[in-house]
Amino acid sequence: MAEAAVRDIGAGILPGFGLWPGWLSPPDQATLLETVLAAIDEAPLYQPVTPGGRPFSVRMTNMGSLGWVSDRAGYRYQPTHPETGRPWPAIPPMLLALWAEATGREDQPDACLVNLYRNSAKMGLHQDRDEADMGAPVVSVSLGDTAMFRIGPADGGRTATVRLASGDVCALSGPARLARHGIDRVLEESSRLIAGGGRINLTLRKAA
Ligand SMILES: O=C(O)CCC(=O)C(=O)O
Ligand SMILES: [Fe+2]
Repeated sequence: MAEAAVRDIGAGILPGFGLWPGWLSPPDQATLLETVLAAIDEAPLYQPVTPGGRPFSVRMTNMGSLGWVSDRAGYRYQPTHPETGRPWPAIPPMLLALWAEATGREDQPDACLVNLYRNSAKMGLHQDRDEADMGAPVVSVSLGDTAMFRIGPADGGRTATVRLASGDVCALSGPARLARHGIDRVLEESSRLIAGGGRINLTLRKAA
């Protein structure tokens, strides 16, 4: 897990933004990936649609007592997988420990969204605002290919681009909790962690 040498360089980009490049060592990335792939076996990745009916370019699943879903009825958190009807697999202890270390909080996230970016998938600029308590931070872990992450203040204004590489951790909290952010593109073949290529992003949140 995090070594003392892993420094937060996020606040220089946007107040309240946490960015810890290289938080997870390559062996820890491989261990976490194994765990996530086992969860995906239980709760298969699927392609959600926007409330307007457009398919997302990322594929998604979740871990935790609640999972974020999108369909014609809107965005929401729900306790079951929309296709299998089964509860989501548990959030692995390694991610609960990472949440505690990154946030300094004693509570636990109840939702972990799993996004898989392949075949030029991206994610438009948005705010994370489907959580009941938007005071709690959002913590995200990157695995696999490097992403070009765009982030800017909640109320508009200039955005900055940050590279998120495998093992990097970032957080949106305080004044950055409602920052606008998105993934412009993923740099193909920039990592060999994931067989078949691509990027997996894990987003820990307190949904309820
Ligand atoms: O893939 C990422 O790094 C960001 C994902 C994201 O913003 C989200 O799922 O809300
Ligand atoms: Fe987001």
